[in-house]
Amino acid sequence: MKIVTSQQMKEIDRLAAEQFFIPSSILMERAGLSVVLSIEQVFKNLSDLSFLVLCGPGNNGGDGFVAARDLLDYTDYVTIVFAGDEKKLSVEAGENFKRLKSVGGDIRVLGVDVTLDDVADIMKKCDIVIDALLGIGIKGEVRGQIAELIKLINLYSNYVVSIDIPSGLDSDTGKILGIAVKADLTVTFGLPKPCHLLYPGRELCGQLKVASIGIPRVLRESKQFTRQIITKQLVSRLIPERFPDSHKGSYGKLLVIAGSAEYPGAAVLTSLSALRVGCGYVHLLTCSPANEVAIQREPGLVATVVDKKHFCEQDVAIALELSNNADAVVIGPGITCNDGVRKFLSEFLENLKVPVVIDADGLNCLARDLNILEKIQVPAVLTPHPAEFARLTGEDLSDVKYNYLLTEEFSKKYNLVVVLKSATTIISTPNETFFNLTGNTSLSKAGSGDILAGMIGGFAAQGLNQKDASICSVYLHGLASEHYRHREGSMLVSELLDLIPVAMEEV
Ligand SMILES: NC(=O)C1=CN([C@@H]2O[C@H](COP(=O)(O)OP(=O)(O)OC[C@H]3O[C@@H](n4cnc5c(N)ncnc54)[C@H](O)[C@@H]3O)[C@@H](O)[C@H]2O)[C@@H](O)CC1
Ligand SMILES: [K+]
Repeated sequence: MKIVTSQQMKEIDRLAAEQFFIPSSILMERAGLSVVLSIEQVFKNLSDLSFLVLCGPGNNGGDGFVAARDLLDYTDYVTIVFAGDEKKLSVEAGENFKRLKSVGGDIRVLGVDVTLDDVADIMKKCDIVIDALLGIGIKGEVRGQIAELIKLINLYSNYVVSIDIPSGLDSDTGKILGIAVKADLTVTFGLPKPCHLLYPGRELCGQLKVASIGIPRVLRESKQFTRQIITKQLVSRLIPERFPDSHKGSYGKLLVIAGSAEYPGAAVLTSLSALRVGCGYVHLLTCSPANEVAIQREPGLVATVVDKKHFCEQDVAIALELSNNADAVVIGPGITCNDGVRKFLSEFLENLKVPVVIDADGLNCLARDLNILEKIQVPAVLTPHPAEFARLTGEDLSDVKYNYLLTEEFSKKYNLVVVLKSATTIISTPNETFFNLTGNTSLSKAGSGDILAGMIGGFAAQGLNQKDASICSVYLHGLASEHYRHREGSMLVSELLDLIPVAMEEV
């Protein structure tokens, strides 16, 4: 499913009218109705419920007028509070203001008919508050009485339904503009917006429903929208097929260059996760004692050891020789980042001839010398967490988190795939961006990134391009964690490895 910014949504609105003869008034009518139908899906019987509909000054408020009118078909207990000026409403919102009045809608204008204290009293007694204060037209920090209303909602409401977006969120970033509504249910229209997927917005939305309001599918699926959510359908189409008449060579050879005396576990996790996603042959190049640990855990691995604590320049020859025999390489987990390692990494990457996944310490080495990226001649995936991406880009940590514009820019600049790992992981290629929503806090544990890197490498070795290998891996990695049956956070990364097959079976 595609994702659109507020600007793109406005463009959809314009094109719906100009190319498809569907004016905004029709979209607004269906938007308001879809909110009521979504509430009905949750609560079944609306006639027993009481509602407070808070309408703001723009078209989000217009949707609220429509919803209130539709609710009056079910119950008399609908109070509408309008925080705006009737004379300043858009044509469509103004028409719906009048329609609502004409069917007996009890519209009380804030500051004229009711005070904030009155609203608080009504809110405490109401079953459901509908938040139609601000939508995708919000500009800057929330101001004036609307900020006060949002405070009341968060203090006193029993159940909140936000129309389109929780008021106060920046729809393009998911950041809170001063204050924002904490919703139980958010009903958005046509397509999700970034704020529904990126934290803190993702959390404030509560349950998310994407309602159809009549925007033609050709428009929603238009190629001009280059961002989308990773779905199970997408992943199941991409996972490599298995053939009865096959052998280990049919499923690719991966070279994993990982581990050091201090971090043997990283090498083991990276290698095993590649086998878990179906890779036919994994060769681990590592430092002692990771080779022994790895073979003990899984005798199917092949391990070559460099006889020192860390990789260094002298190891480039053996690494390149092994890579000549591989379909893909993963490099970085646990290799540390001293001068010798950096020289090894840069010379290796410069001469590499097969696709590569660069993770963890590999990225920290790169951050010290970004020129290396310009010299890589093969398809590459970088898998930074926000702190690593901050080092790579030289930006502040707070500015890189969930910053899909930055992943897109970086991906274009160096012509590679960026996988920015977080609760919502963002994958950018030079032309497209994918948002992943699977996973939970069990993944916040040392070693889980090594597993992801190994999975991407394992899929790449089987012939998936770097984009598809990243999409499958990120989705399945998250899904595997959701299959852990106990309390979130208790999972060991070795258990995550063992849940990869369960996730693969599900898609
Ligand atoms: N295709 C579309 O774009 C559709 C949009 N619809 C609705 O229209 C909404 C967008 O409507 P608008 O563009 O009128 O914008 P909004 O209704 O989101 O808000 C704009 C109004 O809020 C006020 N405002 C802006 N920033 C503020 C701030 N920081 N503090 C306090 N007040 C502020 C402005 O004075 C303006 O009047 C969508 O979110 C959705 O609910 C729907 O009717 C369906 C179709
Ligand atoms: K809203």
